[in-house]
Amino acid sequence: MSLSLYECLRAVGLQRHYARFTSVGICRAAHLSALTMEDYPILGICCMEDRTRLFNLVQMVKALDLEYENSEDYGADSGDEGYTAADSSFSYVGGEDEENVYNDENERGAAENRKGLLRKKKPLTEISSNAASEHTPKPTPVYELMRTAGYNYGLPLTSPPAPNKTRPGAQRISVCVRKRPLTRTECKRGETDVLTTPSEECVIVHESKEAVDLTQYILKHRFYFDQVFGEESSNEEVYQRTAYPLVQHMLNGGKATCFAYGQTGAGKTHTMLGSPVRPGLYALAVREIFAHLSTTHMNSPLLVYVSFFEIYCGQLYDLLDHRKRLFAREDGLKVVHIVGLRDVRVDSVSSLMEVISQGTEVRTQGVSGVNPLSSRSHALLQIQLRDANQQIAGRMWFVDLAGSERASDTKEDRQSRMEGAEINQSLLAEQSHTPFRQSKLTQVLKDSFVGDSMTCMIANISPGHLATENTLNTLRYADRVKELKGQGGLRGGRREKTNHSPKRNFQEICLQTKTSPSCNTNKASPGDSGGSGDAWSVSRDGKEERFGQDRDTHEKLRSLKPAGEGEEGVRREEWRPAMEGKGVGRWAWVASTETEQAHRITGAIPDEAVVLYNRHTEEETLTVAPSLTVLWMSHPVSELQQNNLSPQPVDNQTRP
Ligand SMILES: Nc1ncnc2c1ncn2[C@@H]1O[C@H](COP(=O)(O)OP(=O)(O)OP(=O)(O)O)[C@@H](O)[C@H]1O
Repeated sequence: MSLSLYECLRAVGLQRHYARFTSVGICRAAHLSALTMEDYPILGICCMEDRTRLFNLVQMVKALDLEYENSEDYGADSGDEGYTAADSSFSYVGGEDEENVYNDENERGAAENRKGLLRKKKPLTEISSNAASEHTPKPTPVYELMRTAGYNYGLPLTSPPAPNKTRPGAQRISVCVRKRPLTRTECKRGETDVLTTPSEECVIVHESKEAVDLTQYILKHRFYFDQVFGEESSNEEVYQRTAYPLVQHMLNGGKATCFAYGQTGAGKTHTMLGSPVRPGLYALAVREIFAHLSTTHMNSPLLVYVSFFEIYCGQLYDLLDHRKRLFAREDGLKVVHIVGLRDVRVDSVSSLMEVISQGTEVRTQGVSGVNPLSSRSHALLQIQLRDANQQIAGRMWFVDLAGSERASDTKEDRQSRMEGAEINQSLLAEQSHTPFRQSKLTQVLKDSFVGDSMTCMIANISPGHLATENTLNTLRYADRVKELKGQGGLRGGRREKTNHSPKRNFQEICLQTKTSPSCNTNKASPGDSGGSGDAWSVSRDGKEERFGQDRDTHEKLRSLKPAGEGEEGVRREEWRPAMEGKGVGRWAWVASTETEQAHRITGAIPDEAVVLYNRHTEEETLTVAPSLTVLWMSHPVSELQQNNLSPQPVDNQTRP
């Protein structure tokens, strides 16, 4: 009995899908070789077990085709005579009666004449037995990606915030995350919720992954923020822990900015604007402001003004003045003014909401891949307190950013792509830790990032599994913003001064391990290791760790000098050649340094490097990126393992 599509499918236990295969034009076994994994769902092959079976089958068919092609060289293309259906190696024993399977005689003939299949060396029963071994369902393995503290090149942190941390609102920069519930449409689509919020500061993304051998596993990404709001959190609750302290700051004469960031449909507008029944931060803030003003007796009562405009494709439009084009200009003191911006005095929450709803109606909207009513612009609401002389006595910005989704999610038209580019430029123009440096958004908000201003970013995330990638991007971005907290970021891009000379030698920065009462690292240089020529060793508290690594490469790294004053440290390009041919992607670096220097160094190390640095004993950090091993470390492995920082599981986690 010769092979057919049906038999192939049946051999791997997928015969129930036969009709589906034929309905999409896959009528012969040989057609299977053209299938890719993207086709599997179309064929109704969804569960992991079936996917594995089909994958094995496709590989087998491909291999057979290959054999056939090779055989042509030997003159095998002389007809089908030599490859009869009686060729025992191709037979499928115990199959159904062929007649029941093939209604179409031509099809059968075609299948039988398929030389590649007929020249098969392995019986299909082998596939069958492979498939049988797959029968016992295995639990999906779960791995957790290790994270770091400190600057980590865009990777999120593992370490929970310090226990004595101040309340998010009391910080000058706070980064919060809000998860929304699954929408009805998502539920109908059968989407699963991939986010859990085990504590008020932690969110975990359970990313479903598929390894190269098609086994499925879950990769857990754990992130810590100043505040994490679960789906059950109300706007009121979010307000209390995000905008409320900013409003208090404003009422004391300060400047504050509250951003909502995230993928389209993640809940930014819901958070900022809300609805009549669930007022958002705008309304709650203004309610607070009026409540405060009504209870505070001043000689000259303060007045509340609002302005509302959008930044769309790099242009400013007044949402309270028929979308009049606006221009941001800097005066001689480098203060940015938005020329012609209309501000409206409001005297109650309802008048403010009326003004906002007028503005929202004219805001640029489009249909994003995710949200049919997607805001395609950044909306900036400014609330100002002014005294009777029109002097500003407090100012607050609410920024509802346009969706941060990947370009591939947006419509393919040029307009959307331009918007996407501008949005990304605005949000990610933060090279050198100077956020929003190049964009109109930066320019407009520049004033809000300097001095004693307070900033709160709310990263909105969608729970559905289809949004996992965007959700991770949002969280990684938020994580980077969080890193700015420790280095004078969001302060006009100027970093806080340290006592270190920027001209300090790179060797000094990287190779000298800081000692502390509990950490006496004696040797940090491979040259000083005292071990064999190939090993680097570091001793600490009498214990010595050796790592058989490449001294030559390290010497090259040592010879790199830090960039001069004002530059960003050793540049990435300088690392690349040094690592060339030395297994790039599997390197680690130790730096013992103050925060700023650590940032300079880690910022210069390629993404794929593993970095371990210890600013302080308690703050040993390990930055892990996929497919890496640690090259050199300053602390005993056992200790790292105790702290769950062992480099060993890295490969296991990322490549189970
Ligand atoms: N916390 C929440 N609770 C209940 N529903 C929510 C929540 N957040 C968002 N939603 C709902 O999800 C949908 C999308 O939310 P929203 O319009 O706020 O997204 P968005 O991030 O502003 O999108 P875009 O950037 O495209 O404008 C809305 O129907 C909204 O009511």
